[in-house]
Amino acid sequence: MKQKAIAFVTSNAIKVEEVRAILGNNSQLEIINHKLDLPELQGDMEEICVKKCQEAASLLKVPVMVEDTSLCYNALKGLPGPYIKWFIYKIGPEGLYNLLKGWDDKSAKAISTFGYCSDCDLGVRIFQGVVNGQIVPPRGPSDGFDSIFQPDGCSKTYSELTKAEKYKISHRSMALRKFNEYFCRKNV
Ligand SMILES: O=c1nc[nH]c2c1ncn2[C@H]1C[C@H](O)[C@@H](COP(=O)(O)OP(=O)(O)OP(=O)(O)O)O1
Ligand SMILES: [Mg+2]
Repeated sequence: MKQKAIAFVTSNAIKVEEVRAILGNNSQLEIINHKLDLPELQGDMEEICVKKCQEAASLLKVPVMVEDTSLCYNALKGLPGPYIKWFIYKIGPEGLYNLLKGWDDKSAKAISTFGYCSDCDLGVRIFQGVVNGQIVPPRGPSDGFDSIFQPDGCSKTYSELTKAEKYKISHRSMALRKFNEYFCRKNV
């Protein structure tokens, strides 16, 4: 039986689908989507996530979680990072690959940062998952940056993996595993 209901505040339906699939039926957590595109302040990825989570908690006044995804190019000292959404929107996967044309180092990190807040006064707990990989010419269906990100040790891009394969290794599943462990341990 599900023991704890958490409002996952996100405008992104794919995130909701992934979170439900990754947590699966065994989780004690019941994820209820609240579809809202929250304001995202500038800053590093943790700061953005904390502010987004506080905003969600003060609006809804129930336990909330939010997630922020970053794609960090090592050659560009971590950019686009949390601003990846606007890069995808403006220049697409091809443009994201071309950004590294002048660099030999094509390595990057896909990072998922979850924020959880049970009460506005109690602060925000952060859970992060990081996957190292390479930026490659687009392969597979275009969904966010999936077609240009090839995890290290894998011959396929995220786009070329089945959903189940991506869920097993992704930045989001690594962060969610920590999230789930926290709730199992604390039973909060
Ligand atoms: O696993 C992923 N694989 C490929 N692309 C991904 C992934 N996860 C997020 N993405 C895209 C969506 C958005 O263009 C940007 C992150 O921006 P981010 O602000 O975190 O997401 P969002 O605005 O779509 O939803 P939200 O309302 O939860 O902020 O990277
Ligand atoms: Mg967003």
